[in-house]
Amino acid sequence: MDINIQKSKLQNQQTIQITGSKSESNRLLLLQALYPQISIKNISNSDDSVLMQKALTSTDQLIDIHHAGTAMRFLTAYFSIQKGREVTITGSKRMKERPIKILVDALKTLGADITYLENDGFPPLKIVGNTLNKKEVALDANVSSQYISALLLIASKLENGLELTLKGKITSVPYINMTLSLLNEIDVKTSFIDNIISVKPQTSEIKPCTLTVESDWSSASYFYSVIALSDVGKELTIASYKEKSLQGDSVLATIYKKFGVTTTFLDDAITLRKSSSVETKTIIKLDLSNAPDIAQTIAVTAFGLGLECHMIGLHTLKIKETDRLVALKTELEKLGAQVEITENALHLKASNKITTDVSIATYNDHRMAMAFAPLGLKTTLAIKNAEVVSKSYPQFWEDFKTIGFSIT
Ligand SMILES: O=C(O)C1=C[C@@H](OP(=O)(O)O)[C@@H](O)[C@H](O)C1
Ligand SMILES: C=C(OP(=O)(O)O)C(=O)O
Repeated sequence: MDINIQKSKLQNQQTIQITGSKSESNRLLLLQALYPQISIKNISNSDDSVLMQKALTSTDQLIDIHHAGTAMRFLTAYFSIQKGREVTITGSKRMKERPIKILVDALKTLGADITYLENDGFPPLKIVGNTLNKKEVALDANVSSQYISALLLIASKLENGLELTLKGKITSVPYINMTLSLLNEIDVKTSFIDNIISVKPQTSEIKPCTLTVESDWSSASYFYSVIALSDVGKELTIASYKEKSLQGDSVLATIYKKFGVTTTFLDDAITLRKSSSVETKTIIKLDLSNAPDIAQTIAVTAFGLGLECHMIGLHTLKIKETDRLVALKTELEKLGAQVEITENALHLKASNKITTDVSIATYNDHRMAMAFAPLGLKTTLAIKNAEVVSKSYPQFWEDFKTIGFSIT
């Protein structure tokens, strides 16, 4: 489904309810499969969380996880400890290009039985569940934090717990801290000192508990962008958010001050307000190694405002749903931007023109579709395969219509 966005105007003072965090949901679903005493509220309705839930409850031998990277990594760890069960876990064409060797090597060191069915280092995998009784393992921490979270999520069910040594510069750190915080919330004991993370084995049953997932901050980024591209005085309220978040992408509240957006924390929601205009000579400089999922949104906001933008710490973008650095350069340049990319950085030149009637390709990447949509406040554009948004935010287009976007 391709859609057209006519040049639109934001309806002031709407309230939008956003679905639960995909990252928190996928962690809690796995923990719930290990500890059925856990109840979850405000779970994400994203495709990736639905697929995660299905995979955890299915008795099939073949598990197809489509584009869900987090689910692929977390389930590889989960099935490694399902003694007596044999599964094949596969995914989309892109999933078969997303590396998983670092995690598989670590699990094998701990005693897991995993075989590559096509290319070494990549899904699909055959996993025969086992008791893992080794405790110590070291792994490279600079490629994806999902490998680390996957190991931590099963750690309390290992015979001797886990002692993980992280090698190199640690990427996407808030996601590791989110995993540790959720473990702590269910009373699993952990420590993270220097580059060593330890998790104690859980010897007694955990107490019944209900955990409420905060709404998804990466999804909030598209509304930050909308407000940044709107006139001074425009406001939107989005729920349910809190000031003390487990999600690293809550750094949006700080980052978007650079774009003149202020955030007010209410009881269970946030109000975003365009408080001031931004001088055209402003240069946006960011290291996003702790918040990679908001890079596309920020690049498009900066372009929409005609600002120069320099982002580093983007190395993980190359192995996500698509090579996001290449995709951003290609699509922004269609709109008239000048973009330079390296292996881990993106540099956008200041510009004051946006080409109209451009059709944005989305490369099976939900964030390409959602990041470019706010430009509908500045120009008329089309988004190809707009249904991709369901990977993390199925209600996205409805919500954009509600706030005033003219979408056909
Ligand atoms: O653990 C998680 O929930 C995630 C970790 C991040 O991945 P990397 O650690 O690979 O950057 C992030 O990009 C992804 O969307 C979700
Ligand atoms: C990278 C993402 O997801 P995953 O790695 O789970 O596919 C994302 O949602 O931006």
